[in-house]
Amino acid sequence: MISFENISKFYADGTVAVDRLSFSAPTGKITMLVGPSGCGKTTSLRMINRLIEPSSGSILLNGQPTAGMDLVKLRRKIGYVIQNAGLFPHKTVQDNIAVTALLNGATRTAARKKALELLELVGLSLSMAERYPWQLSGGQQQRVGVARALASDPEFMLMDEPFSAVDPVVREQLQDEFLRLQREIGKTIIMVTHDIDEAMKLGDQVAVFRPGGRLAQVASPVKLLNEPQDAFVADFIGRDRGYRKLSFDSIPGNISLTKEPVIEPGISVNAARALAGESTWVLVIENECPLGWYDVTQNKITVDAEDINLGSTFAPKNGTLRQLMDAVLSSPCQRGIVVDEHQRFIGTATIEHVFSPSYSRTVR
Ligand SMILES: Nc1ncnc2c1ncn2[C@@H]1O[C@H](COP(=O)(O)OP(=O)(O)OP(=O)(O)O)[C@@H](O)[C@H]1O
Repeated sequence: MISFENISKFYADGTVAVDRLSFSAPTGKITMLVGPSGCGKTTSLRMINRLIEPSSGSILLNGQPTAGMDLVKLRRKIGYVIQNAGLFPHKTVQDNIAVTALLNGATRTAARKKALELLELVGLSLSMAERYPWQLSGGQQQRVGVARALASDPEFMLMDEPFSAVDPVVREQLQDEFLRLQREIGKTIIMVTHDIDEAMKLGDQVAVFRPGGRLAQVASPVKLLNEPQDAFVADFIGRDRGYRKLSFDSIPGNISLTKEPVIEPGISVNAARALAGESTWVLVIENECPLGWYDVTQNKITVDAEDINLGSTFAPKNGTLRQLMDAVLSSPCQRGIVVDEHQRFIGTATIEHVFSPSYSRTVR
């Protein structure tokens, strides 16, 4: 557990960056810090690993004040991930990850071996190991940043806007993978974000800051939505509240999805057109898993992989109505693809499925 006890930070110019902050981040859970720009989120985070020293108050790690701790030992307990990953440009991916273990005294061979394990853990293929950061996408770099922070197997993770520098589709994927990873590793995590949707999606609890470095409310996402402390919190989290609430509504087990005709890459476009019937779009699958939609009006002979529209996100059948809506909206034909736990195609849904009043909504 990470506890803030009456923590303040003042700067010489009179700025009050953080004002008497008290709250705890529970063990094994994700706590999100969110609030308007300049309200002290990053300062609060950086006071935990003492990149910034508090002006007054205490921060405790499992009951132990950080103030008296040896800085090296303190930082060894804490993984730190920042925006843009902060990778060393002249080192390979493997060596970037290995750095942390080397600093902690591992041999070069052991550190490099550990780096490969972590690469897999964060969902990157081993073929990336010898690449340099500039040869990776923004999302891949961010995963390497997470792998590097995990290399010393820290008990605590501090993450400062780790997903904000990538486009919305990649951000969504990174968030989903991050939640999967956290189910495996169960770290005590504090993450700063600007994005209230991200806070509500990832947080077991969300700390809402108000201007002047003060804490407005800390509570679970559902509680924040249902019982905001005051008008500031209600307004801050309340924008598009209905849409946001979909994140807490499960896709109903009795949803009747539409069975789609499906094709595999390589078949003739004529055959694809026949299967598509009235529709312009037909779904392409491979090994039962969806790849994307194919526009059968294309002037082509065969269905080639590079002509498939790959932009759609897929909703897991046990997912949320928000995921279902994102799947619908990201489909070029507004037919949202639903998959099972093995990523196999089950059926499609439309926007009517998302807003059907007949579903009994379950709040998770
Ligand atoms: N070295 C400094 N000297 C004076 N003021 C500072 C210093 N560092 C930060 N501040 C101020 O402290 C306040 C809190 O900054 P902080 O970076 O923690 O906010 P934030 O909530 O993380 O903002 P953002 O969301 O924009 O990143 C801001 O008003 C900032 O200008």
